[in-house]
Amino acid sequence: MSKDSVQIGLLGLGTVGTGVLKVLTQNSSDIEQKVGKKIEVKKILVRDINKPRRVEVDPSLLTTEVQDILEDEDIDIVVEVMGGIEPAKDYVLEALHRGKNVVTANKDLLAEYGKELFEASAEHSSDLFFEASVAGGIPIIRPLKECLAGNRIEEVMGIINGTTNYILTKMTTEGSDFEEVLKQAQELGYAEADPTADVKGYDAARKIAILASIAFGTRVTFRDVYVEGITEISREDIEYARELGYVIKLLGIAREKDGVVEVRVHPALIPVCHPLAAVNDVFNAVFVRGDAVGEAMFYGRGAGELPTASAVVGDIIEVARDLNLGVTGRIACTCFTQKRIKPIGEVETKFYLRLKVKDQPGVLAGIASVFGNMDVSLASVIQKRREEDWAEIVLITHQVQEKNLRDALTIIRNLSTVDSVGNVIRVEGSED
Ligand SMILES: NC(=O)C1=CN([C@@H]2O[C@H](COP(=O)(O)OP(=O)(O)OC[C@H]3O[C@@H](n4cnc5c(N)ncnc54)[C@H](OP(=O)(O)O)[C@@H]3O)[C@@H](O)[C@H]2O)C=CC1
Ligand SMILES: N[C@@H](CC=O)C(=O)O
Ligand code: NA
Repeated sequence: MSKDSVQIGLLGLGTVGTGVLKVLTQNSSDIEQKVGKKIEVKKILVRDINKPRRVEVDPSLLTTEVQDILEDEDIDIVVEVMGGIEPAKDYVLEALHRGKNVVTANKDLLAEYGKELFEASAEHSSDLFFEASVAGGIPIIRPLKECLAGNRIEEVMGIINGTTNYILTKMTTEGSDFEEVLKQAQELGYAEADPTADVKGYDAARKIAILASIAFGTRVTFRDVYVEGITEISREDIEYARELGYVIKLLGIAREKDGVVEVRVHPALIPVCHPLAAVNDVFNAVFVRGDAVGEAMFYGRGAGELPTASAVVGDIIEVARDLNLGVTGRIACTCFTQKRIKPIGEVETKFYLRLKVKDQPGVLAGIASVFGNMDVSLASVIQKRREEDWAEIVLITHQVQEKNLRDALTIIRNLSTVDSVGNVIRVEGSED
């Protein structure tokens, strides 16, 4: 580290990279006071030197050669905000093996290759910080790793993808079209380079895997997470949810009980009185329940240029402070054990489902008996619209085991009196 400044190599100058440059520039004097040294961006890796940028940048800082950063011994911190797995993984590993510290926002990388990255940072006593990788600007990684370290964490759950929350909010409050709102989210810089990751739930799955790994001290990877996205959510579902006193949100849920971890991402009906029902647009919120702290909620913008940059720059400042004191690598990986991941079929929750059935005597009794035989208890049954000799019924179950519900629906789908089964959506956040 040069004696009077901390030098940064920035990989990527897109939405987040631009925000990082802006924050480091606009708050430079405050940051210098907090660190005791200047923080300077020495080199920026881009793919196209001549690409117009949304921030003023000295062209001499730009390079298309990553080795200009990785081989520069004056660069103390590599800030990876390129995204994707390759070549980001190679660049981050090489930076760590060269004894550099890394700040990254890359949840894809962490959720798939976290073990490798943390082993490399431990081998060289380097800092590897990733606050921006989950819930954007919201501090949640450091609170779990540091502030709440004295707790046995029982649950981490919430809205952890800004793009889908923005889409669902606009569909619910304005009746907007899915594709149109997704385009808006992309234009606002919320969505991933491939927005399928957002709308299919993969982004939220990577994030809940990271949170679960830290919270429960066990390695949870993206592949361990049961995932459903929001592409099947219809206007009818949103309307029925509203009539029943719910809103639909995409939730990430991670729980640990008796050494078994439950981890899933899916749309859910949330009671309108629940705090998460009021988390709208690009905002995220994460509930944490620990045996000492009880319930804590973390709220803020989960995506966007400056909110995400806030988290990245916060990590940069933490590394700079560690460098000053010679204590990099002090916060190591916390995956001490390997706990069992509960298969989705064993998970118990409540369900909302919609059936189109023949409007004739005994149909409902027949369906109810199938559910009863499969140990699926019904909390409410509402007959909705009719058309000719068909009726639509909406059911909400009590807490039931997923496997039992799926088995019951297999039988019900084959009943001659049942025309179709609509979306099956879990119900969360309400007492039985
Ligand atoms: N956007 C957000 O709100 C948030 C994003 N993140 C994460 O931050 C990371 C960056 O996201 P974001 O800024 O939105 O993405 P962008 O696509 O806006 O920016 C990525 C930048 O990296 C550059 N890049 C990609 N590959 C290479 C390469 N091989 N060599 C050089 N440059 C490269 C791209 O260059 P080019 O301009 O040529 O395409 C682009 O400028 C991702 O991991 C994302 O998941 C995390 C939290 C929030
Ligand atoms: N695409 C992500 C960006 C932040 O992680 C989201 O929408 O939350
Ligand atoms: Na965060």
